[in-house]
Amino acid sequence: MLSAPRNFFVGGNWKLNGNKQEIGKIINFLTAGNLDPSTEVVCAPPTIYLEYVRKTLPSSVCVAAQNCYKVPKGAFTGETSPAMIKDVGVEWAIIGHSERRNVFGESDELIGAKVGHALEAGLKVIPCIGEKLEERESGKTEEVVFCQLKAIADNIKPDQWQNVVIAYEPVWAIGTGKTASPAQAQEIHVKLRKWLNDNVSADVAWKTRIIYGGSVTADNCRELARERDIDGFLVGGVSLKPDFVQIVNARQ
Ligand SMILES: O=C[C@H](O)COP(=O)(O)O
Repeated sequence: MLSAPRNFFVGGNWKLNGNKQEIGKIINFLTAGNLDPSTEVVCAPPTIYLEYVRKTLPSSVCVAAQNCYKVPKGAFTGETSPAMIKDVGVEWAIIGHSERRNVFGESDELIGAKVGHALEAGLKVIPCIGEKLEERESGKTEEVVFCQLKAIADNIKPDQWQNVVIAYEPVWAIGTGKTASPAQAQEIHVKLRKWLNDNVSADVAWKTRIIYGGSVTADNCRELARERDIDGFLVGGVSLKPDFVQIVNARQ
């Protein structure tokens, strides 16, 4: 069987953490660490540090915003646009993280609009999807993640899929220490890929990277990375620690 043309991808989502001193330590371990050159690595600092991190990190490590708005400019106090993110040399944005959905009340519709606008503005995007514990326990996982994925896919033009990495992050696994088992994660990744095949195209399903997030650690990353449809990780807590390097190198 042909192996899929999907480079391993590891994102570090720093969330609302860090200051210049702590960021200096992260940059040190990323710079000193022997990062697998075949893994695409993207770090997502808080917005205020985007330009600082971009200027300080080696150019082999990409930088992502953790969020961006759906229009280029205007009376939207507190927001940051894709054009501004690009203007400071940053190429990626995470969009629709479960904390944006569940803490800040972002809807599927808003997340879809943000994805569409960010891609039009020339950013690459990491849209996030994932079910809550009660949704999983009531057998609604597929219904929830397909609905979230449809709202995103509806805003992506055929030639823009190359700039999209889908992050599947079950909400019950985020920051809880309860990682999905490799079989649980693989099962949903296969279903998401089939959804892309049936609703977008076989080519997009084959080429689009689907990464897993939720309590990924240096101890569990290798087993997860062995699954055929897990193309990398979106890492929260451990992305602030030197162990992140081991996750980047999970396929070695
Ligand atoms: O964006 C990252 C995810 O929310 C996972 O966070 P975590 O690795 O701390 O569970």
